[in-house]
Amino acid sequence: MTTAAIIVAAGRGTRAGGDLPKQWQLLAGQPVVARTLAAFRAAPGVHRTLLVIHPDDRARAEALPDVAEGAVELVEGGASRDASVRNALEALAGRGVKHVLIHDGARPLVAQALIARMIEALDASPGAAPAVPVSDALWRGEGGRVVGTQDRTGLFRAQTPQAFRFEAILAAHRAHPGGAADDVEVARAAGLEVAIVEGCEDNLKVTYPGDFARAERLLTARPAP
Ligand SMILES: Nc1ccn([C@@H]2O[C@H](COP(=O)(O)OP(=O)(O)OP(=O)(O)O)[C@@H](O)[C@H]2O)c(=O)n1
Ligand SMILES: C[C@](O)(CO)[C@H](O)COP(=O)(O)O
Repeated sequence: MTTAAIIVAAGRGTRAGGDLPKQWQLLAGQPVVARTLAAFRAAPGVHRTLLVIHPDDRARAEALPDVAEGAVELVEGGASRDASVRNALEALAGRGVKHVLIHDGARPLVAQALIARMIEALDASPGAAPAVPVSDALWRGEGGRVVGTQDRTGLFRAQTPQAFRFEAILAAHRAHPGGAADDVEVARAAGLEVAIVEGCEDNLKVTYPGDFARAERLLTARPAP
């Protein structure tokens, strides 16, 4: 059973700031996306890895050892995350891929246990996605004031890798008009069942400037391999 990993890293990281898009900034001495790639390259259940890049980042991507050695295939992304995912799915079409994990390049702390859980979840469901529960009260705000509250019952904070049977998510993306926040939204629009899998608080998405230091603290707190 061929399982592919799609690592989406074609964004511009505007919320994170910095001289480079966030996925190319260093985290404890390595580019964020290099750490993300390493996690999937080390996962025994992942047989093929694609890295989705912005055309402006091609030279950086080609300098990554896994790419230079031909172990990771590059695909050019699109103007939105879902367009980037669609480009990668189309690049894999017709190549015998049965399962696919779709992961943010900006989530470098993904654990091996989570990757394994996502692969296993596809035995029982055409789609599966990791999430963590909402543990804070939720408000609606306008002009710096609370204007309402939101019941958090049944709400989850979505993470990646989001896992799917390949043909099902390819068809779902082909049928979707675009603009989805994640691949679960695309899958559900096509009527696909998506199982919720326990995520991990450490599986943060580097989004804002402070996330680099937070990720570095988590990284250095990890037990040595
Ligand atoms: N056109 C896009 C937009 C986003 N992504 C990727 O999707 C992941 C999640 O997106 P996000 O965190 O929003 O990244 P950016 O779009 O780069 O961030 P920002 O919105 O701050 O610009 C990131 O790894 C990003 O590189 C992508 O591959 N193609
Ligand atoms: C895909 C995702 O990481 C799931 O939480 C999230 O939707 C990405 O959102 P962003 O605004 O593109 O960072």
